[in-house]
Amino acid sequence: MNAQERIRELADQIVSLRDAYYSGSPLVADAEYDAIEDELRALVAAHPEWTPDPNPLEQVGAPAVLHAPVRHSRPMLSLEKATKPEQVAAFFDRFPGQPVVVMPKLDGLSLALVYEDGRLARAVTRGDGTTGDDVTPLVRALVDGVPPKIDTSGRVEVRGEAVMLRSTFAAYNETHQDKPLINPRNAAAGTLRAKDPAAVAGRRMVFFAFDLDASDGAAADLEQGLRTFGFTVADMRHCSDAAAAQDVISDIERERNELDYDLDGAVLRLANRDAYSAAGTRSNSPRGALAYKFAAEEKTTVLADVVWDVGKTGKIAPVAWLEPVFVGGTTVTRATLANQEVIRAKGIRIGDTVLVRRAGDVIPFVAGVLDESKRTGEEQEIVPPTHCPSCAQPLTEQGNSRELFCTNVACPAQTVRRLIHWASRAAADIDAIGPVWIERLAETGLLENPSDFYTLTKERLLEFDRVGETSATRMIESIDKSRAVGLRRALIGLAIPMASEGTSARLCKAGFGSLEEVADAGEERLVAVEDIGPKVAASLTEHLARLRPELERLRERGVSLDVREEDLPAVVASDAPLAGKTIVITGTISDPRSGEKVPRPTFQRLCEKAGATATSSVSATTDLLVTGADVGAAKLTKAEKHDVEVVDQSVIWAQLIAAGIA
Ligand SMILES: NC(=O)c1ccc[n+]([C@@H]2O[C@H](COP(=O)([O-])OP(=O)(O)OC[C@H]3O[C@@H](n4cnc5c(N)ncnc54)[C@H](O)[C@@H]3O)[C@@H](O)[C@H]2O)c1
Ligand SMILES: [Zn+2]
Repeated sequence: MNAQERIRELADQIVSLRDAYYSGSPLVADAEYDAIEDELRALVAAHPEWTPDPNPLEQVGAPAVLHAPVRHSRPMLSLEKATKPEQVAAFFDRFPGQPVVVMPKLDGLSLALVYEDGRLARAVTRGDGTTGDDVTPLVRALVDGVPPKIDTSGRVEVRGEAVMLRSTFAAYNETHQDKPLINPRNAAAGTLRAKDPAAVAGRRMVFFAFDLDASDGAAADLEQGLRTFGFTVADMRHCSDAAAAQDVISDIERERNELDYDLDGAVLRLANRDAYSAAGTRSNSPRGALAYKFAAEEKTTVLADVVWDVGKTGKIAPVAWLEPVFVGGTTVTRATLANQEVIRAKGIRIGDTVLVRRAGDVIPFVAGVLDESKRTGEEQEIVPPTHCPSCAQPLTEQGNSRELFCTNVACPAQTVRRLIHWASRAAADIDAIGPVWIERLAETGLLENPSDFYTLTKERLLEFDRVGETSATRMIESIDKSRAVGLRRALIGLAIPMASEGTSARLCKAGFGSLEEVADAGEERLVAVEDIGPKVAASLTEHLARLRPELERLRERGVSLDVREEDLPAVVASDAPLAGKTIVITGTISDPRSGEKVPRPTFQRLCEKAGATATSSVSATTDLLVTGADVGAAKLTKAEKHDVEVVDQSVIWAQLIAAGIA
């Protein structure tokens, strides 16, 4: 195919992919769509004479099927994309001396809110950029953060992104397992396309403002202007040069998984509204803004097979074996498929091209099938097993999701999983004996319960092929070290259903001195512990009773099941510098002595050692807002509103250093 034909083909593909995407059922992942645009852009640059007409690269959105078309007062555009620091630097060079804000690029649906004499007159989608859809009733019913009235006269237009929070999305899918939503962006788009608010009740969204058009009286600074009208503003941070902007971009990328909304990049934008307007526009993007794209968290790949894996609690979970795909920063070959009900609801088959999502450290999972037209007819149903793949005992089903369990306590796969779990970092941390060795030792009958690790001897290990003096010694030393495991990590290591790592930590903080004390406590005393519910209490009581003989063996073999010093509630002297203070930390933190950046969780721990309780957002109960560099004005304004004292990190560092904490 020659370049001219390829250009035509790509342009057609883009048009049909956009149609599908903007009507709420994308056929490919965003990253794959972006790659097609990139290819077209490169070809057109090389062969400008074959530029397609119309050129989809100069268009916005898609000519949506509109229920109630409304023409925008000024076009709602796309954004110019950047992926390299040089492009950020070039943006600053274009606007010398202009203040710039950097904010998350929220992955939702853009909306224009038109206020007339202070009343919300219309909420309109972007549509094809020129004409959008009037979705006012849906927005009034479902979107938080859209004030029905603002204090102004004349015409004011506020633009921003309506997003479905990740927590809302997860809760919705939890209660709608038969018809799950594929990702928060699609959920938002689909919701605002509904004709009837009742059909999409429960799909709440939140509006974050990032653009303001107001003729008179509003502040020149974008953020201040939006805030005065009472909007929740996208988290904007002021940056004076490209290096500072690059730092904020990195911060946003690093923090993206701690946030309750999806974002796919960061947006740089002139902070001054007049300067932004004066910069003008290109065919489909404003000149006064730039989108910095992050690595994709979703890609499609082929589901090669499904393997049913026996877990440490006997749960039999479907694991997707995938053709390797680079997503969320690593190559993924395995992903979870949740349970048989989820597979059924999503209609996934072996051989399908599936959407895989991997965000942060979360285990990758299969979100669903995007394009069923890719099917060849060779795809196979995923058939759940009726018997345990390890011990062949019939399985039982539990709960609404019909999760499968092997209840055979002697099931070999479960035994191995439990042993591996006991040896894992979060539990006893026997780092010199890896999963492969544990499996071998279990096969030969040397290991069955965690307590069996503590009967292994160097002589016994030396009988194995490929175990020499050095490695045997290392293994025994590693086991020996793990005898100090203590209450919290031993309880994690025993893999009690429903009990999380947090449960273990809370029991220690609540004053339990040993694992036996937890076993003897009874459900009533357990539920009295903060955040421990009746189900967890019942599970702890039942399983620890069953594990009694194992606890005795562990003790006999010199394993400590007593609470460790580090797991006790921090005893903070009343003269600790931050004793009794509730604090919020914001901005970039660096150690003043070395100038090195300090991750926020590390700094937070230091403050906690000094007696502070750290929370994530400023409220009336906050005592101090500790500010690092590049602080978002949002937090500062909130602090002012609640009369919260703002202190620079240098003051806190000085106190931490003086108290010998840092
Ligand atoms: N999967 C597919 O088939 C498919 C098809 C078409 C488009 N897409 C995806 O859609 C996106 C492209 O759409 P686009 O070019 O119209 O949008 P864009 O990526 O250029 O961004 C413009 C949009 O960003 C949003 N935005 C979020 N936060 C913002 C902020 N802080 N400031 C300003 N704007 C902000 C606005 O809604 C605005 O309309 C890409 O992510 C692309 O991958 C996917
Ligand atoms: Zn089994």
